[in-house]
Amino acid sequence: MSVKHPIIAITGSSGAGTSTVMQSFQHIFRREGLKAQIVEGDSFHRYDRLSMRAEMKAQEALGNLNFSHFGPEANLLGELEQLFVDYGSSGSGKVRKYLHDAGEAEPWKQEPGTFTPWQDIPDGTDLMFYEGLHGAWAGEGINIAKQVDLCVGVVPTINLEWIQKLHRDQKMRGYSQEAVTDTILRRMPDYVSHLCPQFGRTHVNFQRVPIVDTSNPFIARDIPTADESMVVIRFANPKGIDFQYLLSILHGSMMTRPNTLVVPGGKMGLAMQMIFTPMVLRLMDQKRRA
Ligand SMILES: Nc1ncnc2c1ncn2[C@@H]1O[C@H](COP(=O)(O)OP(=O)(O)OP(=O)(O)O)[C@@H](O)[C@H]1O
Ligand SMILES: O=C(CO)[C@H](O)[C@H](O)COP(=O)(O)O
Repeated sequence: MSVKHPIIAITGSSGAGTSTVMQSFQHIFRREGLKAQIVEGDSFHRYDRLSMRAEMKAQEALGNLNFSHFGPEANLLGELEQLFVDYGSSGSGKVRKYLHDAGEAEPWKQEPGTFTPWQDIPDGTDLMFYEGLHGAWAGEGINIAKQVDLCVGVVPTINLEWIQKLHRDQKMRGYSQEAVTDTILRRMPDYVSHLCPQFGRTHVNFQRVPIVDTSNPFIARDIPTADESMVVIRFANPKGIDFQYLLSILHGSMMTRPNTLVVPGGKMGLAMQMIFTPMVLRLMDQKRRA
């Protein structure tokens, strides 16, 4: 946690929609004239694509069939914690990108599945914004969650999450349905041990719930649309949240628990902006006064 150099983290599984949620935050940053340093969680994978495949094979030979990007062994989580500590104390640190596909790799003249070189964070950023798998991770003497000033979980119900991943990985990243299914299965133990616990450490969770039948996510032709879903928004600490105002402005919304607001899927972006703009402005106000 740092008043001078605040950190916001969006954490969620692969395909949950963290990149999509990041766009809502980028609207807030643009509108408020804030310079945010983006940190992509995938850039803290330990291995590039080919080395990861080799490591998975090596682990399989040792009897571990579940070595995955969700677990701490496949990521540089100590280094990620250190980046958060460094940024929190001085506004500096080093970042890089993981190039998922040909489109992302082309400007760097690199192969997909590789990392760009580490680069210094430029001076003068207002805040750091992390988006990835481990924004609220803690364990093995590392506590990433503790370094974050505003931590948001993005967690669709699991069938919807799988549909989103199956569609994105096949349409945009060129994987077969079988390859994505294998990845989902291999990652399951790490999902339970390393992703689920994070959502008990976040400040706010967004859970998109489909209101159409997603019983068999492996045959779903389309991702349920905004109109075919509701979003459950749960605040760890509801003190200071103006629910009356949110209910009046977000048509069709309701409270289901004292700390839980439910909004129609189409209002998710608006809800994010209504909820997070005052929180971001508060962080900036505290920064200015520090
Ligand atoms: N609210 C939403 N409504 C409809 N589709 C969505 C929504 N959120 C995400 N999606 C779709 O789900 C897919 C995965 O979303 P996204 O790329 O944001 O996931 P991610 O969590 O960033 O994944 P990764 O970490 O693996 O990159 C995309 O095709 C995206 O368009
Ligand atoms: O989305 C992911 C994690 O968030 C990817 O699965 C991960 O970044 C590795 O991707 P690939 O195996 O396609 O290189």
